[in-house]
Amino acid sequence: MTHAPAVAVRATDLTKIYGSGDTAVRPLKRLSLEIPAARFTAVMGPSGSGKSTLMHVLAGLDVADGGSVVVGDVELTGLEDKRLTRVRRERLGFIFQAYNLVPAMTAEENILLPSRLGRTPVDRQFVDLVVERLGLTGRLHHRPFELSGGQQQRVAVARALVSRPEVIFADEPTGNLDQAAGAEVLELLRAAVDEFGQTVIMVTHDAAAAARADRTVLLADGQVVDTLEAPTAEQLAAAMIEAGR
Ligand SMILES: Nc1ncnc2c1ncn2[C@@H]1O[C@H](COP(=O)(O)OP(=O)(O)OP(=O)(O)O)[C@@H](O)[C@H]1O
Repeated sequence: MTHAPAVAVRATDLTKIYGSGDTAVRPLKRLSLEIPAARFTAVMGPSGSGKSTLMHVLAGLDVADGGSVVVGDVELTGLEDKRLTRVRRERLGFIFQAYNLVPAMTAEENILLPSRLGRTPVDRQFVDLVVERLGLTGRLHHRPFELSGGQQQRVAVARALVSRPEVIFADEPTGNLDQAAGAEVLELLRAAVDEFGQTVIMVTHDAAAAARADRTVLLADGQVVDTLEAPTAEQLAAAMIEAGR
């Protein structure tokens, strides 16, 4: 007997509007999608198609003007601030373009912050492994301003991984990295899914990066236009050209 896969994040009829009247921008237009649990989903689409807005709304960092978001068994829509913060802290991890590192804290303090805030025990061995794999071992006592953009991005990746959140949201996590560092980040995101059963949702412009995911959701003009299961980089590149028409 086959079971439908569990859903980690369900978005229904999401609408987002910036501004009003003639100049209003609608990055999400009644967008619905399901992100299966314990799988790696990539999100691709032309510039301005709503990818970052979608990620922020799914992760509870921004509020939609219509529709609903359910993470696991929790409806985020209309959730009171304190509870929303708790859900984010205890269940979600974030790797965003502006790395959002705390400037006054060292790399190590930044990496351990979610575990401290969520009062979850720190698995030191796992932290060391992630830090080593990301090439950050010699950088742990540096503050963000003493690190390169790529190193800051890797600190943000380590921070999202070490407390082993149920769902990891990553917006262009390899965008600022050279090929080797980017491959290592993708490897770690794969391991989060394959070894620890976490759910990963990653926005990327890079078809080769998306090909490391299990499936890719294509957005165009604020809506889902296609979902490809285990596509090759070539198929994704072709689908992106199609979506941009
Ligand atoms: N805070 C904001 N105020 C006004 N408009 C916004 C705001 N944030 C995003 N937009 C607009 O919403 C649309 C979608 O933006 P979004 O960043 O979600 O797209 P994207 O697909 O992530 O783009 P990119 O690939 O270039 O990062 C764009 O037209 C953008 O200009």
